[in-house]
Amino acid sequence: MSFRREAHVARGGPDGGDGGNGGSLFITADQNLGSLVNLTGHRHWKAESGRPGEGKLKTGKSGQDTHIYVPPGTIIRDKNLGFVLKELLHQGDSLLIAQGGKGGRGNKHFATSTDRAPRQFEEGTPGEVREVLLELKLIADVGLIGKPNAGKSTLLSRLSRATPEIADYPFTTKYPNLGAVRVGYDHDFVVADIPGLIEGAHAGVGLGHEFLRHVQRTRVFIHLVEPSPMDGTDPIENYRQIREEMRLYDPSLVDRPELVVVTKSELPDAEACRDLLNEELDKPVRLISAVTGDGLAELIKEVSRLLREMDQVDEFH
Ligand SMILES: Nc1nc2c(ncn2[C@@H]2O[C@H](COP(=O)(O)OP(=O)(O)OP(=O)(O)O)[C@@H](O)[C@H]2O)c(=O)[nH]1
Ligand SMILES: [Mg+2]
Repeated sequence: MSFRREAHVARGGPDGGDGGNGGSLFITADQNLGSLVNLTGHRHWKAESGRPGEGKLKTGKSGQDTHIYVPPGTIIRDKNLGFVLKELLHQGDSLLIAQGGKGGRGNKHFATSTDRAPRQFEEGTPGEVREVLLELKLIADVGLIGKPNAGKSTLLSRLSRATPEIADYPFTTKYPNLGAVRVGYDHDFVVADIPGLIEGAHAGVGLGHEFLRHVQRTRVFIHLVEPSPMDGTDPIENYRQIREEMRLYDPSLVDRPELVVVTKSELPDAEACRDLLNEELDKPVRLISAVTGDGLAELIKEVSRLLREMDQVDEFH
């Protein structure tokens, strides 16, 4: 995606004051946004021009600055130079992309002892123009991963106030969704619902790259396994496949803490699936239902405990 931006500056008006400065253009992080989707289709931005100078030596009004809002985690690159200008990591982080031009000087500056009312004035300078590329790597405490249709979006909608699209077909989620999960009075964590991953995702199959880059900045994974997939695939095989795709994409991903969860616990095969996975992986596997609420309170507690533990380790280092 590229953004061009121009800000022209008004010139000083005849018999008037100076022209106003042109507005500048900023890109600013807003944590209420979960994706760059709101920018698609809009490629050129222009901040407001300064107004011409007015009579009685009045300086023209400066143009308003324009902010383009993006989610925290957005990387801004200069399109022509190729390097990263800034990563907007936190709420309110901002980068000046293009400075507005300076207003021109009005007639008064050209007055002399012989010419008290000159018609002469100066043009304002044009604003900067810059093309940038935006890339988003979401920052979240927890990433929900799994095959398409595993119930990731349903779980996010149940745990937070996010309202992702949910449907009984694969690839319902095309862009990650974020939601904050409240734990007690003063603590919350952010969960990202990542679009479903399939075999070959590490090589770009099914927009795999597009989806996998979002898991890079999550601290903990909840790996959701559907007990009886509609496509007849084996749940344990599905689990392994997702792990393998992550490993091939970035080997460090499989070392990150992962909670394995069998979803849709009210379905007949769910318990058996949990037991089998338990045995295969030799680690605890949880059973939940985002529909009945079964196991959700325990899951939240466990995630919260894990995150706190990691905070302590981070402080220690
Ligand atoms: N019975 C039951 N159905 C569920 C549960 N959770 C999700 N579903 C159903 O499973 C289907 C898929 O749910 P989604 O939440 O859209 O799945 P997803 O993992 O986000 O799917 P993608 O976005 O396509 O990757 C929907 O029909 C949900 O209603 C559950 O706990 N129990
Ligand atoms: Mg989904």
